[in-house]
Amino acid sequence: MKKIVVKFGGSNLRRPEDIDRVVNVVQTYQRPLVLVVSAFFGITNALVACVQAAKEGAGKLSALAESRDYTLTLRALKKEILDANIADLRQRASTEAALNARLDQLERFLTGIHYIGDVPDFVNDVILSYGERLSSLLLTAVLQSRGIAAREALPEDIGLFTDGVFGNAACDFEASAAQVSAALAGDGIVVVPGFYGVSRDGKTTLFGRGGSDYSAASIARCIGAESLDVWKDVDGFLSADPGAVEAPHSIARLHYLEAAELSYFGAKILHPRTVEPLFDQAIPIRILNITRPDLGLHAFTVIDGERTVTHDVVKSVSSTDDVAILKLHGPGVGFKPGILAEVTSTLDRNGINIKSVLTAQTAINVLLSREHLDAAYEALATHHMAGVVEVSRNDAVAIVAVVGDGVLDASNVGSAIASRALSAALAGGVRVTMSAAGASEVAAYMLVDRQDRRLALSLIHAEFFNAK
Ligand SMILES: Nc1ncnc2c1ncn2[C@@H]1O[C@H](COP(=O)(O)OP(=O)(O)O)[C@@H](O)[C@H]1O
Ligand SMILES: N[C@@H](CC(=O)OP(=O)(O)O)C(=O)O
Repeated sequence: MKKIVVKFGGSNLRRPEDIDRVVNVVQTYQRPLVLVVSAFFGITNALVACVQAAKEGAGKLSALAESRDYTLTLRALKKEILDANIADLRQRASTEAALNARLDQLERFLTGIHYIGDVPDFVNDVILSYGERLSSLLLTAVLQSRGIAAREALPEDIGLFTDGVFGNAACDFEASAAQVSAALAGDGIVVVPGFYGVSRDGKTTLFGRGGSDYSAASIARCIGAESLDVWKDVDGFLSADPGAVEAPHSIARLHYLEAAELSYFGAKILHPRTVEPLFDQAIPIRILNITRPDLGLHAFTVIDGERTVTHDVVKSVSSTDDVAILKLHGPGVGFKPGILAEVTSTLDRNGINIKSVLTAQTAINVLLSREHLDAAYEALATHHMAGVVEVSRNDAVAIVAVVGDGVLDASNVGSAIASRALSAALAGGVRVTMSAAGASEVAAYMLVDRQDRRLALSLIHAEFFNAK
C-alpha cells in the first residue's frame, strides 16, 4: 500500500498546545504515514537573528552570553511544550534529556562562531536546521506518549541527498530514492525534520526558506507516495493572500503549473519548488486546514495534472516585492547578437539567478531577486560590453501576477485577461512599470511601483472575483 506524506509547518505549530491538534490529525488518518515537520512558528527567524548577532559580536563575551540566553529560551520553550503534551513523568524526563542534548549541540555551534569569528556556510545551514530537529524529536515523543508507534528519521540517516548547495539545495533523487524508500518502509508513523537534506559528504544543506514543503515533496517522490498532504492554517490555496485582500475565495482545483506559477510569483502558501518533484510522477498535493478539525481530512485544494478552465479564467492573483530591475541601455542592444549570452553568463559566474528578461531595441531589462541587485549591478557595470552605454538599477518595484489555465488562450476570453488586469490596475491609479504576457501558458504579470503593490492586488482581485 502506498503511503501518504503529511507535512506540518510553522503555521500549525504556533502555541505549545498546537501539538495536540497535530496528534489528532495523525490519528484521524488511521494508517502508516511519513510526517515531515517544520520548526515551531518564528524559531527559524530567531535562529537567523541569533547567527547574525553571534557573527557581529564574534569574540565578545557579551555576544556569547546572548547566544546562551537564546538557547536557554529555547530550552524553556521546549519544556513548556513537553509539560503541556506528555503526562507520564518518566517519559517527559527522558524526552527533555534528549532535547537538551540537541540544544547542547546547537550551543556548541553558536559558541564556535564566537571563537572562529566567522559563519561558514555549512555552519549556518546546520544551525538553522535545529528548529526542525527539535520539532521532529518532540513530535515523535508526544506520539509515542499517546500509544502511537512512531519513530524519528533524520535526513542524514535515511540518505536524503542534495546537490550540496548551501542555503538553497535541491534534492538529488537518483542518489536518494532507493535508500529513502527503504528507510521509510514499514508500519507506524515516521517523523522526518523538514527544511534540509545532506550533501554527499554528509553536510546539512538547507532547501531555502520555507523549504519544508519541498522536503516533503522530495520524500513523496522518493517513496512514490499516494499523495502529499500539506496542512496549513487557511482554507487551502486562496484567490489571493488573505493578509492583503479581503475575503479571498478557496480554490478547489489547481493544475501543477498554476500552483508553480502562483508560488513563483509570491503566493507564500507553498514553497516555489514544491510542485517540481511531483509533477512527472502525478502525485497530487492536497491542502488541508488544521484549524477546521470538524472537517476531518477534507482537502480544500487539490493540485494535480488535471486542467480546468474556469469561467473568468483567473484562479488567483499573487504578488511579491522580491524583485528588482537591472537595465542595460544602448541604442542597439536589442539587435546585438550574443549580448544576452554575455549578460547571462556574467551573472551566472557570479552565482546570480535571473527571474526574467524583457528586451527592447534600446534596453535589456533583467529581473532579479532584490538581494542580488547590487552584486549584479557591480558585475555588469564593471564588465565592458560592446553597445551598452549605461547600466541602471531599480528596486522600487513589485510583481503582481494573474494565474489561471487559459490566460493565453486566444480561442476564449483568455486573450483578454492580461489587458483586463492591466486596465483595472491603471484605472485605479497604479503606476505600472512593465507588463508581460506570453512567457507562461498560465500566467501574466506586471511590474508596479512598490508602493502600489497592495492597491494593484486588491483592484485586480476585485476585477476578477468581486462581482460573483
Ligand atoms: N494565495 C494564498 N492562499 C493561501 N494562503 C496564502 C496565500 N498567500 C499567502 N498566504 C499565507 O500563507 C500562509 C500559510 O503559509 P505558511 O505560513 O508558509 O505555512 P507553513 O509555515 O505551515 O508552511 C497562510 O496563513 C496565508 O496567510
Ligand atoms: N522553518 C523553515 C522551513 C519551513 O519550511 O518552514 P514552514 O514550513 O513553517 O514554512 C523556515 O522558516 O524557513
